[in-house]
Amino acid sequence: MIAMDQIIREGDPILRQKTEKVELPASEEDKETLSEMLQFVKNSQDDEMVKKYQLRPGVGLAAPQIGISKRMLAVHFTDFHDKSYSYGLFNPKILSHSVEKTYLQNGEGCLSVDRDVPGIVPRYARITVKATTLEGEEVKLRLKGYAAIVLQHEIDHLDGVMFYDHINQDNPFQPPENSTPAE
Ligand SMILES: Cc1nc(NNC(=O)[C@H](CC2CCCC2)CN(O)CO)c(F)c(N2CCN3CCOC[C@@H]3C2)n1
Ligand code: NI
Repeated sequence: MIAMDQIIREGDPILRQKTEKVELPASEEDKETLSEMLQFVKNSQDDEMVKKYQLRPGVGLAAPQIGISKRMLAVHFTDFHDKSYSYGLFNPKILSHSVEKTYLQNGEGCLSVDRDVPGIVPRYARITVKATTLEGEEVKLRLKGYAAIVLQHEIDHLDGVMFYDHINQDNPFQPPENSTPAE
């Protein structure tokens, strides 16, 4: 079971590395790892588990955050329109994105960042992601709003990008051009 002491914190160079693609079909080892990542995210949303293992709540986790420099991520969340997403994804790739941007009004946090970094994190409002799921099926996900934000945060980790890299240093709370908040 993945616990907080296994989460790599900022400062570790692995968080700034570009990850390697996963050989498909995925090995049993990579499938086991991705399954544990998904279970960690689910556990982090369960009050009992949070209390028992002092977990920080999360809606996603990327492999570099547990010290594995591979292109795989797990997400588990319900968006503002009550649409639920629960995926382990291998080799996710953003095929296209909108010009319009969106953002979480309260900014973003990261399980690998043990400090508050205030500010708006501009994200594409709509993205199309191609990936292979934990179950081995190729999917094309058309995401918008909150779901688009979560996937962009996780895919950034696979390219060594942290959420605060996107914050406008001159005016962190200035909404980006051509953007609307994710409601
Ligand atoms: C938005 C949010 N971010 C939480 N934390 N940060 C994370 O998930 C980081 C990834 C998210 C940061 C912004 C976009 C992606 C983890 N990251 O570093 C992985 O790369 C939350 F915990 C959270 N929710 C709301 C839903 N709630 C349902 C019930 O259970 C608790 C849960 C809490 N929403
Ligand atoms: Ni993160």
